[in-house]
Amino acid sequence: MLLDFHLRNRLQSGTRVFTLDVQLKSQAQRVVIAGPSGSGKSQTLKAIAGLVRPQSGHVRIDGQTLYDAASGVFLPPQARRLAYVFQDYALFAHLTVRQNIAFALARGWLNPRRRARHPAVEYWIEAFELGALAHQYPHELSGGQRQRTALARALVAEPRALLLDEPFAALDADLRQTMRAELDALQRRLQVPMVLITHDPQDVALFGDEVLHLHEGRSGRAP
Ligand SMILES: Nc1ncnc2c1ncn2[C@@H]1O[C@H](COP(=O)(O)OP(=O)(O)OP(=O)(O)O)[C@@H](O)[C@H]1O
Repeated sequence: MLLDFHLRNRLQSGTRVFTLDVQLKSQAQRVVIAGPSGSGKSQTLKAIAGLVRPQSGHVRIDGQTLYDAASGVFLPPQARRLAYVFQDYALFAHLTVRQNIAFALARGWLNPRRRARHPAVEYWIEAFELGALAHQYPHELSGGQRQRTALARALVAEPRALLLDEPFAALDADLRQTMRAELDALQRRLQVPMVLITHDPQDVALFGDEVLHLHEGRSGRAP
């Protein structure tokens, strides 16, 4: 993946102003955005995804312009073909595992039907060993199972890249090791490019083919 972005944004709440000014041009398959709490990691990932619109700059992936302030281009998130996996996984509480995964393929306003079967959904249920849990609801799942469901939902729509917001933060230490190894193996098998944000040095070591370090909204490369 050729990821090329420069994002400038100014966020104000009351008298406090946060200025984001980050840039990267990388061909790495696995990009890590690292930095302490409040350094601008989520704002950067959301701007790549199109969930926030920066004041200026650009986002290009593999030569396609997703955002360019100068020429007024701003593709909405659904047109970017990027899958965003939220820190808390953002599963729908009233939908089963199967329906949550199928939701990524849903068109229009209706939720996927409980009994509906779609080959791509069944493929990912199988791949993540969620078959026995497919009829369960998110509150009936463990943290790791919830994460697998969120990853399956992200992958079913065949995104060009996965955007992962602190994917292991909600897991306890043991599970974190397991899921880290799972994601590592999955990424190698599928060769799906990913951008992962973290403040955990172990994530940086494992996934950081390219590391963008953020500090108070500014970026710098790994030394
Ligand atoms: N809507 C907003 N209005 C004003 N300031 C905001 C807004 N959203 C975020 N900020 C500020 O922007 C800064 C960067 O936030 P961001 O969520 O990107 O940090 P982060 O590096 O992802 O932190 P964490 O690791 O804690 O999730 C923070 O100081 C935050 O308070």
